[in-house]
Amino acid sequence: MRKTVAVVAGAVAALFPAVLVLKADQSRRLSENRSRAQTPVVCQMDVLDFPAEKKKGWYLSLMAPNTKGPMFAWLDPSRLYCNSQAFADCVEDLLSPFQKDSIDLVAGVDAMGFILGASVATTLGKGFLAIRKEGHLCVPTEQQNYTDYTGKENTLELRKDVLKAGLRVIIVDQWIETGGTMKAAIQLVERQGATVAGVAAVAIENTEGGKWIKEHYRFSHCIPEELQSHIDAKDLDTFIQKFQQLNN
Ligand SMILES: O=P(O)(O)OC[C@H]1O[C@H](OP(=O)(O)OP(=O)(O)O)[C@H](O)[C@@H]1O
Ligand SMILES: Nc1ncnc2[nH]cnc12
Repeated sequence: MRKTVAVVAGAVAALFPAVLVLKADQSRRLSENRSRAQTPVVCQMDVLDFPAEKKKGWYLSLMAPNTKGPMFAWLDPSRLYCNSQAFADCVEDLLSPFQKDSIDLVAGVDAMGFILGASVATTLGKGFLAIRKEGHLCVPTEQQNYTDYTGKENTLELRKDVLKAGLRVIIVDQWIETGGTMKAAIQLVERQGATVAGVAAVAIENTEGGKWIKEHYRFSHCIPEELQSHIDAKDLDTFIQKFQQLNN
């Protein structure tokens, strides 16, 4: 017994420096990743500023890239909503493909889709319908389960006392990644007999679900063609760099 303990203790002692080296290596890599992800965080343009010459999608450089490491490819559009000109131009771009279309109502997806959707609705002079995550609507609802980019199962809910056959609805969300969330929203609207006249988001990634949405519905987004591949590749560094170049 004593011999076994001695052998185990010896092995642990022998491994200890290796464990320390591994730990040090891990935290070095983590901090390298952090600083790599943080490199483009410095947005050259002031949040309330706008360039004299506004190129297509100029406002996208106001989006904040994530600071949580390369495992979290994420662009946060909420910073662009702080700039009134950026917000207005973003909404205008989202509405431009639908200018000749007849639209009765704008629906927005909980939570960030509310901000963009409500603004789209007001600009269009139409009402706004909230599609909520489960558990918030205290009225009879239809429900739809879905899986989003995190792989988590969620449920969206839509009240039953607004939509009916013949109503034409645009659904707005902040971002479409796997398309799981938007597809659930579409299912809810269609289940109540209304027509999805279009789908709008700051970005629609060319994932399987994103492509499916583009193939089956009228859509709009804000990403200029030459930058779509950077969105699809989740290449935050080059995306931000390219936009900063566009604004110079
Ligand atoms: O296409 P998908 O893979 O389904 O992902 C897209 C969804 O993810 C984001 O929202 P999130 O669920 O993080 O919620 P939030 O709006 O409350 O931030 C985004 O605004 C969409 O709603
Ligand atoms: N804002 C966002 N940026 C990148 N990926 C996303 N997936 C869902 N929302 C996103």
